[in-house]
Amino acid sequence: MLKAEEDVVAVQGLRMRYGATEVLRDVTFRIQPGEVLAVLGPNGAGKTTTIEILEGFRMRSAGAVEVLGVDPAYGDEAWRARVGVVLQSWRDHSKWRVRELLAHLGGYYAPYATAAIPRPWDADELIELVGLTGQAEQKLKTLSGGQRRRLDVAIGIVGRPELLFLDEPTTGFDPVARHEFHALVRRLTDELRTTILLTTHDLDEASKLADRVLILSGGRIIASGTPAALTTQIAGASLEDAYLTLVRSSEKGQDR
Ligand SMILES: Nc1ncnc2c1ncn2[C@@H]1O[C@H](COP(=O)(O)OP(=O)(O)OP(=O)(O)O)[C@@H](O)[C@H]1O
Repeated sequence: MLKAEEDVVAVQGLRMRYGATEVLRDVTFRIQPGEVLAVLGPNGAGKTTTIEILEGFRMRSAGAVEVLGVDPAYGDEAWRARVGVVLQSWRDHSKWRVRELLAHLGGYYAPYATAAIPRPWDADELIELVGLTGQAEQKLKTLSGGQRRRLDVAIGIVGRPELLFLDEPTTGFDPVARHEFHALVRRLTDELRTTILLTTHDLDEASKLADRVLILSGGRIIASGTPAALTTQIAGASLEDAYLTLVRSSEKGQDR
């Protein structure tokens, strides 16, 4: 059984099949409070599927999963209010304005405020935090791709989540937006102790943000550790070297 009292996320022997195809095989990992875990891996490795199972959006085929002490398949609204989600793409609410939407969505979290965690974020503070002050009155359909992604992040954190899932959060960001986003993630972890699970294809981003990385390939964890430890173990000059070595050798193994 899981001993998840101290873990924000505890996953043991997770398996997932789509029809006859097994896309997650015996995935086991934990995330500690305040930790940033980056899940890396090639296209189709199973990263989004893993996140969707942890978010409670997708039912797993087998294995034990606890998120904030609850099986996400049975998470209620109070549990959901403690979890923030930034999906790969939201394309909705096009006629809403930025401040209006954040104030509206934030309202859903108000009943779940606690003495320690005032919910939701004040809409204007949040807009400033994600760098959208100039766009507060704009309709969503008029935002650029990068501005829209900043809004996606604001939507994900409007309820001041204890655990935040970020699925490829900086896709489409220009270098300045990326830099600012990294500063935002650091604020969330340093000041608010938010625990974060992010997926990314940007290995530089993973090196900068993650306390620990986990590399998935073909639905299995092929490596995990701090970016520095992985780089040293694999004797590369960077996390990118280590990643390429590990993934190429794993893909050769899968071909056999
Ligand atoms: N709803 C679905 N039905 C059937 N197969 C699916 C479904 N969703 C994903 N898959 C398959 O499961 C595997 C894992 O997909 P997943 O989206 O989890 O990968 P990923 O690591 O997030 O990839 P990417 O980096 O491209 O986003 C892929 O082979 C994909 O084709």
